[in-house]
Order: sequence, then structure tokens, then C-alpha cells
Amino acid sequence: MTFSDRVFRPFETLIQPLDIPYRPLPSTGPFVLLWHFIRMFGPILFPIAILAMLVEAINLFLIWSLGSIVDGVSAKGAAGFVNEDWPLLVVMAVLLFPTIPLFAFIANTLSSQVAGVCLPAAIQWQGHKAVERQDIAFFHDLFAGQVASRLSQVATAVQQQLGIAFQTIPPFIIQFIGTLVLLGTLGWQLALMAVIWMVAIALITIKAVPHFAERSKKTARQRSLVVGAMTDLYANIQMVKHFAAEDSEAGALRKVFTETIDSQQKERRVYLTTRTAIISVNALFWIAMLATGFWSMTTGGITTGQFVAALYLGNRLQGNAGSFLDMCHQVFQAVGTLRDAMPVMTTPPTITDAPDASPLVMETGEISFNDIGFSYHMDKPVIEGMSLTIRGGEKVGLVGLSGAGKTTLVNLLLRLYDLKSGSILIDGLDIRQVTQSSLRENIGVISQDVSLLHRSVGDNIRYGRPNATHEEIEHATTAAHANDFILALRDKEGRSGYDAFVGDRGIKLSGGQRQRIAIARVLLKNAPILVLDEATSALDSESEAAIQENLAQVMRQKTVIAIAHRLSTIASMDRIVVLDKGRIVETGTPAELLALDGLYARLWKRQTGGYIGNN
Ligand SMILES: Nc1ncnc2c1ncn2[C@@H]1O[C@H](COP(=O)(O)OP(=O)(O)OP(=O)(O)O)[C@@H](O)[C@H]1O
Repeated sequence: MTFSDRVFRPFETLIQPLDIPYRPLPSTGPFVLLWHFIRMFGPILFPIAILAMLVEAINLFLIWSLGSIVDGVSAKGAAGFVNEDWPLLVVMAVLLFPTIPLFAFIANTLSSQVAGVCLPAAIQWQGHKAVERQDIAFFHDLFAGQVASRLSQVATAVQQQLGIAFQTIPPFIIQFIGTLVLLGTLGWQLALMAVIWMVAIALITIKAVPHFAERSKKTARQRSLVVGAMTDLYANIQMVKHFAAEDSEAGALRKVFTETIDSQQKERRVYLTTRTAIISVNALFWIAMLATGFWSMTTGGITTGQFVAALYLGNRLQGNAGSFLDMCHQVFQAVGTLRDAMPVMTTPPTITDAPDASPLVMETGEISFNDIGFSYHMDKPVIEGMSLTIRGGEKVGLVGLSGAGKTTLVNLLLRLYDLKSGSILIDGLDIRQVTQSSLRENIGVISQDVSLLHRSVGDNIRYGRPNATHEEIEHATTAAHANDFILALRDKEGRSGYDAFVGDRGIKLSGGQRQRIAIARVLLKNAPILVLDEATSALDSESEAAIQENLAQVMRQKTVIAIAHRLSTIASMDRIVVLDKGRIVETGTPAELLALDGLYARLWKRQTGGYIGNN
């Protein structure tokens, strides 16, 4: 352990920000939210405040002692003063060193290493835990980058506010009261000057506060919009390039930037006006202090030393008036940021586990949709009065025109959205009565849009079963015809095979490679219910046929729902269900549906060029 470790570690390990248990964040207002974090970090914040107040009290004492030194030296001469009053000099020396540096070191280290680093990390972590619990619909309504930027803005805002509340305000109060008391001992006139000054500063600040709050909220929203828009753009840069849309996108970004600059400048106007008013009040305070001081000296009310000390005290108080305004500005900036970002962190998720929810224990894997109804928006039903029972182990193909509601049905089965009416049962148990995690653990989904995290291929495949062995992973990738191409992968950092990174959202892989990784991932998860949503659409016919064979083997023991536009890929299913505008319009074996000559037969004819006997 190095010397620096020995000195700083004890402070740095006082709080482990990532081990603080998650508690839902209060949504009643920014100050209640602040109180939530004050309670979390109280053991650090209160000592910081006490130490800061002690240092300020010592500073006042030292300034006041300067007055005594000036008077003592003028009355007794330097040697006489040292001979008689050396205890005062010793006390001053001990306070100057080591007391002040030691107190300051402890306060600064707590404030920097704990309140400055661990506190924002804890806030971001707790915020992330809150966001993570949100419904999928919540994310659809916001830019992903906007959510992330709000979390980091809140962390900075809370840290700033708590820093002000515990590190700046307590010593300021001590300074103000101390200055008043000390000036009061010299004469009520000087103390009155300080009181008038303080009242004037407070009035100016109170007047500015509502404007700060209003403007700050707007600015905070604008700032998060900028980050959100930029993240959205970079995430979709390929599409932008396809359309050679860099210039038009720059125009759109420019607009958001311009509005943000405007909003920030308007916020700062309030600050600047207030600051000018405070500078004027300060100047008047100086003149008043000088005049009163001279008058008191000429009438013998105070000595030269006391006059010097009084001026010094007044000067320090004024210096802090500037920071008082900055403080209010920052507080309201932070309150604005909190007000804007709070809904992201404090909106309770609408899809939650029932209080008595139990883990889903699968038996046969039978799925029943009972007269279900659903809409994303109030006015437009997406699924209406649909009933369908899929026996345990049955393989059902879902077919329908684009927008018929196939993916929605799967999302409802996964309980990513709650039904408006009806119920979905798995083995006779309502999915609202089981925990969401156990429900989703029992369903493997391969969707049309494959999501890969910017991690190694191995980590992406292991996602559904983190403790899988390498043999199990290889078994899954072989079945998904992915092993060979994975072994040949190599990334920019020189990592290869399963350790190679896949690029943001898997951008460095082909569509078919991504899909094969997604298939391997779900094969490894080995859930009893399997949902294939256009699972092989990105593959060439040869790979598709090979994987279909392996999938058929894997599907043997499972209940399967397969969505496909290419009807040949689901021709071997036990049953086909045809959806149209959120309703089941046909169901039966492929042969029965062809005989029915309805929507399925029409789609089949389109795809096969009319050769009905072609399956
Ligand atoms: N997140 C959403 N918010 C609002 N409406 C949505 C959302 N997702 C889908 N929809 C709408 O719900 C309807 C059904 O969509 P869904 O994705 O279930 O269709 P689908 O049958 O799977 O289509 P496709 O074959 O094109 O994938 C569509 O009208 C679609 O616009």
C-alpha cells in the first residue's frame, strides 16, 4: 500500500456507492429528493459542515486578533507586546498551523473524495436502478441519450446543492453572525450597516430567485435535448450517410443548439442583472463602513486596530456576498435541473410484479390468450377480443400482413405491456400473478432486430445464461452455424474469436452473423417457450435451411410461436394462426388454410407464384 493509499483510502472507503440498496426515489419535489440523498450521505455531510464552520470561526478569531495586535503594538511597542501578549501569538500560531490545514484537509478530502465522487456515482447508480425498472413504453417516449444525460445532470445538480448546503452555507452563517457580534462590540452603527447590507442582498436575491428557477428549468431541458439529439444522430449515423443527410441533420442540430444558447443567455441575463445590483450594494456598504468607521474613530468610539479589523471583516463578508449570489444561482440551476429530470427517475413503472407474485414454474408450457384487448394509445385498438390456446409443446406459426399485431402479441406474452382487457395464462397461471423475471426467463425470443451490446461475442452469447461453460456456448454456436465465423473474428484491439468485441449494437457484424449470434444466445438460454420473430430473415437460403434443421431439433420439447413473412419457413408448424388488424381470421394446418382459400392462401400464392403444391 502506497503512502497516498494509506492517507486517502480510509476516507475513500467510507461509503461504497454501488452497494447502497436501491430505494424508490421520492417524486414529491426536488427538495424531498434532496432530503433522500442527504439521509443517504448524512454521515459525511454533517462532519463537512461542522469542520467548515470551525475553520470559519477560527478565521474570525484570527482577524479579530489582528486588531488587538495593531492596538497592542501601537500602545506598547513591538517588544512590549511580544513580552506581555505572547500567549495570544502562540494560540494564533497553533490555530494557523496545524489546526486550520488539518481541519481543511479532512473537510476537503471528505468533500472531494466522498461527496465529490461517491455521491454523484451513488445518485447515478440509484437513478439507473430506477430507470432500469421502467416499462419499455417509457423508453419509446424518450431519446436514450436524453435519459442518460438527465441522470448525469441530476447527479451533478444534487452534488452541487448538497455541497452548497453543507460546505458553503454553514460557514457563511457563522461568518455573518460572528461579524455582526464583533462589529456590535465596536458600536451599533457598524453592526447596523452590516444588517442593512445583508437585508439588501437578501431582497435582491429573493427577487431574482423565481426567475432563476424558471430559466434554469428551461435551460436544463434544452441541454438534455442537445445530448439526446446528438446521441440519436450518432446511433443512426449509417442511415444519415445513406441519405447523405449530414447537412440537413446539421441544420436540425443547429436549431436545438441555437435554442439552447438562447435559453442559457436569457438565464444568465437574470444572473448578470442581479450581480450588478449586488456590486452596487457592496460599493455603498464600503462607503458606509468607511464613513461610520472614521466617524467612530474621530469620536473615540473605536481604535485604529478595531477599525482595521472591522474593515477586514466587512471586506470578507462582501467577498462572500458574491459567492452567496453564485450559490443561489447554482441552487436554482440545480433545482431546475432536478425538476426537469425528476420524472425520468421518479415516475413509478406501470408494469410491476403483484405483491404476492410467485415465480413461474413451467409444467407443459401451455399458453392461453383469453379474449385479450390492447392498444398502445387510447384511441386505436391494436388487438381486440382475441382468444387462442397453444398447447404445451405445440408449434404455432403466426402470419399476417405487416402491422397486423404479431409482434405486439409476443410483447404482451412477455408482459412488456399490460393488457387493456382479458388475460394471458401460462399453464393456467395469469402472467400478472408471476414475477416478470421468471416469466421472461422461461421465454426465449429471437427477434427481427437483433440487439447486441458492445462487449465480446462470448459475453453477448452468455447474456441469457451468464454461468454457461465454454463447451455449452460452443454447442449453441455450432447449432446456430456461428462457430466458424466467430473463431475467425478479430477486433481492432487484437482480441479474437469469442473475445472479439462486436462494435456498438453489433455494427461490425453482418446482419446474418448478428442473427446467428442471437440464435445461439437463445439456444443457450434453453427456455421452455420459444418465440421466433422473423428469426432467420437475415440469412441466406442455405444457412437458413441448415439452421432450421437444428432449430427443429431444439424446438422438439418446447412450445413455439414463430412469426414469419416467408411462409415456407413455418410450413412445418403444427398450426398456423392468421392475424388481420388485431384479430384471428384463420387457423388450421397449412393444408387446411390453403383449402380455405382465404388470406393465408392469398399470401402463399403471392410468395410461390401460384404453385400451391409447393410446400
Ligand atoms: N411502441 C409502439 N407504440 C405505438 N404503436 C405501436 C408500437 N409498436 C407497434 N405499434 C403499432 O401497432 C400495430 C401492430 O404492430 P406490430 O409490430 O405488432 O405488427 P406486426 O404484425 O408485428 O408487423 P410486422 O410484420 O411489420 O412486424 C401497428 O399499427 C404499429 O404501428
